[in-house]
Amino acid sequence: MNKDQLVAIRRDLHKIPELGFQEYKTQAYLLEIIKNMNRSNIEITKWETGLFVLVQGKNPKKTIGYRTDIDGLPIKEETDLSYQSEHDGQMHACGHDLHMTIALGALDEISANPIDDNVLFIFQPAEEGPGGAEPMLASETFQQWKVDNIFALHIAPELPVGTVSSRAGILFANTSELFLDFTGKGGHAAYPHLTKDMIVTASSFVTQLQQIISRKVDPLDSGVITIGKMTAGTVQNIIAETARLEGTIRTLQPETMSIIKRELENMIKGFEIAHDCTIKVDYGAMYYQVNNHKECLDKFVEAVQKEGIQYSEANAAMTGEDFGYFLREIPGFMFWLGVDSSYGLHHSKLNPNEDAIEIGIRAVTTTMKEI
Ligand SMILES: CC(=O)N[C@@H](CCC[C@H](N)C(=O)O)C(=O)O
Repeated sequence: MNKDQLVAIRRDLHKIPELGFQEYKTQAYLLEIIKNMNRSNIEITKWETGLFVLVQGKNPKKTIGYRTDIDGLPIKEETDLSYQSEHDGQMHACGHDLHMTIALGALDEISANPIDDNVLFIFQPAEEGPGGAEPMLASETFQQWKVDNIFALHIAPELPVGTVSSRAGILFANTSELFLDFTGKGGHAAYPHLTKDMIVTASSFVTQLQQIISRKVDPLDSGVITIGKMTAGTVQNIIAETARLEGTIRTLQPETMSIIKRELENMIKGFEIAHDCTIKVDYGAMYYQVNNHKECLDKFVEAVQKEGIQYSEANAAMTGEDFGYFLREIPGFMFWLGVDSSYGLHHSKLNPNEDAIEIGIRAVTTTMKEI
């Protein structure tokens, strides 16, 4: 595939972002591109809204896995690009359109010029939630291939094109979603003393939550609690009977996640008494940390540097990635790919530089040969 074809694919995919486990158009589009490659050494298996694509090696001693995520986010796009999202309120704001294009480019290259080993391309749904990696990994289809090593990439808006970055050990955090439902007694805005105001209760809960991080987590360790959405109330003169908070918890150590949840549950008990209300907690989807295998990463660094791609050591980040589940079972790694965008991940104006597609394909295919 040449650069123009790859850019066209990326733009087609950018137009059709779909949320986790609803990636029907995306799956159909990927299938069409892969079938049009017309290669006899490719075996395609559908899995939910994702795909497994095995490329038979010339003289296989092992199987290398390469994973891309395929879902979009519930964000209204605010770029002025000619190929904007056609799905209102949904956007590829985390680069999965680039990730898929790079995987397709690498698949085209590796199936045209097979390496000795088998390569399993994994097109995984629902990375942003509720998580496709864990069930995909557990599926009989995946287990039959006995993948020996596995890797994946993620775009990095803050890094220049032509560069990649990673680190041995923990790269991404443990995550847990957080949903809190508050219920008390609503009523007339003029009679607060006769009600239990859930807007005041939930607001106070949000500010006190941060004290779990500042007072209960060891300052030499790290944790994040972010509330990204708060919903409450009906009109300006009714005291709200319910409120809902939606957020996420991030930690570098799995044990710290347990500490935060224990403290959160204690806080809930205290709030229920103090504010005469009930608070239901739901942890939604949880992702295991991305823990990079040093030997695999060393081979990657050597391979990309030989290609003239600049490598730098990354810091651990509080982003989450369900690719961590693959790495818990199979030695491998994840790396950042520089795409030089002035707007970051999960931003409605994210605009990665498409020149990074070719760098990504080279980094991926050269690693497949060396790992
Ligand atoms: C790379 C990236 O941005 N990943 C997401 C993963 C989300 C996990 C889950 N839905 C949560 O919010 O906890 C991230 O937000 O880091």
